[in-house]
Amino acid sequence: MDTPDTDAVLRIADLSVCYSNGAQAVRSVSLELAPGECLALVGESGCGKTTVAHAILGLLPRRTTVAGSIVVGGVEVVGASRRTIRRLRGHTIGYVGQDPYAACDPLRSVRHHVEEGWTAVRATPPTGAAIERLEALGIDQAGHRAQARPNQWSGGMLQRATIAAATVHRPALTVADEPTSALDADRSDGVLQILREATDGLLLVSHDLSLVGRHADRIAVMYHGRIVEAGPASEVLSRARHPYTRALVAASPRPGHGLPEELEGAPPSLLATVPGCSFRARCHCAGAGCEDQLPVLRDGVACHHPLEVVGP
Ligand SMILES: Nc1ncnc2c1ncn2[C@@H]1O[C@H](COP(=O)(O)OP(=O)(O)OP(=O)(O)O)[C@@H](O)[C@H]1O
Repeated sequence: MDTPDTDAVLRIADLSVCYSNGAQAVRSVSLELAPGECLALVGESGCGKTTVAHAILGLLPRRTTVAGSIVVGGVEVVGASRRTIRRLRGHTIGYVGQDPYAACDPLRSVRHHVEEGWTAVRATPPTGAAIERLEALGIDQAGHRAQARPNQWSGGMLQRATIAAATVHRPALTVADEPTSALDADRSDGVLQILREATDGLLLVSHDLSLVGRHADRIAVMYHGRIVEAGPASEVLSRARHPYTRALVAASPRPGHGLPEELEGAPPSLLATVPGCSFRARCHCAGAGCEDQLPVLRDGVACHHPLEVVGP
């Protein structure tokens, strides 16, 4: 995948992940993330986005086969010891998940959860630092509010608290997996903005193409475990060349773009070895080569018959 910077905070090369039941969830994925950049990983449910995120965080289940390389802040994650991964998480890699309530112990105060940003890496939180972090992320009267339990906070506020905890050490990379899916739509932009400011590089896993269009610098589109298109966010969303990306964008509700069009059919089973292009059975452009030759990502698109882009 093309990258604007050689000092990548994340460099994934030829990553493949196969779960113990034989599901080949990720297939030869390569991507890079430059400092300060937000890269969004998008695609239908089941295409492998979360598996990539979990591979980076060392959270895949035991007996999962992982091949290839994931380098974060100069450290190889694939095959690393638990100790190395633990040290990376918190210091170098932050993680923000979908549901802030699920991420918190309901019996502990919000302040306790933010302080875990320090204690998780065996550091002592400096006096007042948790409250300062919350205030910096826009929580008014944080000193008073942080004594409350998570269920006394709104979803948007609590997600700010989980961002505060995940980014205590201003990580080189934050992995955010659908960080706004549990929030009201009007809170999503604020939370994403805060997330971008609190970390250096951001890998954003999302279904929401509108949100991605407003916040990501680049987009990588996954289908059946592979990256099929990648490039600057505005290019990918408005001038997609892969027929799958076009269909995905057309199927997404976006203000000012009319009613979404149904994306018909389903991807092949992850247990199957599909020769050629795995999108071909759903593709209106399928032709020569699609049945038996695997399309490789070249100039940002992995397709034997990429769509023409009209206009400047
Ligand atoms: N522990 C597991 N064992 C076996 N298969 C799994 C496991 N976890 C995920 N899978 C399968 O791997 C595939 C990719 O899942 P993944 O969660 O990475 O997709 P996704 O693109 O993030 O989907 P979603 O947007 O729904 O979260 C899916 O078919 C899923 O069923």
